[in-house]
Amino acid sequence: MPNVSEARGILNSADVLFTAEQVSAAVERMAAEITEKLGETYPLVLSVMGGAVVFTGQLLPRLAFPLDFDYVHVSRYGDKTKGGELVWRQAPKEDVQDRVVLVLDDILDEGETMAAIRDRVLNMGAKAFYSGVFANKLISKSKPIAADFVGIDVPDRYVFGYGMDVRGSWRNLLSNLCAEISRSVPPT
Ligand SMILES: O=P(O)(O)OC[C@H]1O[C@H](OP(=O)(O)OP(=O)(O)O)[C@H](O)[C@@H]1O
Ligand SMILES: Nc1nc2[nH]cnc2c(=O)[nH]1
Repeated sequence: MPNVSEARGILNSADVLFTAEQVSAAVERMAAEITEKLGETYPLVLSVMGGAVVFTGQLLPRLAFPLDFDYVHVSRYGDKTKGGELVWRQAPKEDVQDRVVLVLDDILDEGETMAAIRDRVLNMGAKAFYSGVFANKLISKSKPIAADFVGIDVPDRYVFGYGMDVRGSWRNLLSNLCAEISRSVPPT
């Protein structure tokens, strides 16, 4: 059951990793890099629900070239802080075929989610696959995929805000963007 005081407590004990200005500058830079690389390709942009909703909403208006937009929905964390089995809630649609596809997500952590999306999109006949993530988590384990476009690198701690939840909450956090849970909160 959602609990207001618990959610406020998590936020109050969190560290702020990046300010709104830093986040905005990172998204601006990504938009320029994506425009440079994909501006003439009329890509199909797929946003990964639900975490990528804020990032996508701020990045898309900065891409001043023709594109198509759709979404996929994949989940493997739920409201936990450790990843589990990947569940497809909305798979890519047939129209990925022969398209340059750019997949946008909030965070690349272990990379399992983005790698699964890449495999599925390419198996369905996409001409090319690119990935853009707002945050790339610096972990010691090797990842099955590296993102083509990255906003910020984050340390190996559970981050939230800017579309990313903590215990299901604070996806809507925009003022102190990308805060991080206190070390005293154990992983679940
Ligand atoms: O690189 P990985 O270790 O696979 O983790 C990254 C994924 O984890 C989060 O999704 P989550 O499963 O929490 O779904 P949600 O966006 O619905 O919260 C996030 O939005 C990414 O899609
Ligand atoms: N909210 C959130 N979701 C994630 N999914 C994978 N890693 C993370 C993380 O650090 N924070």
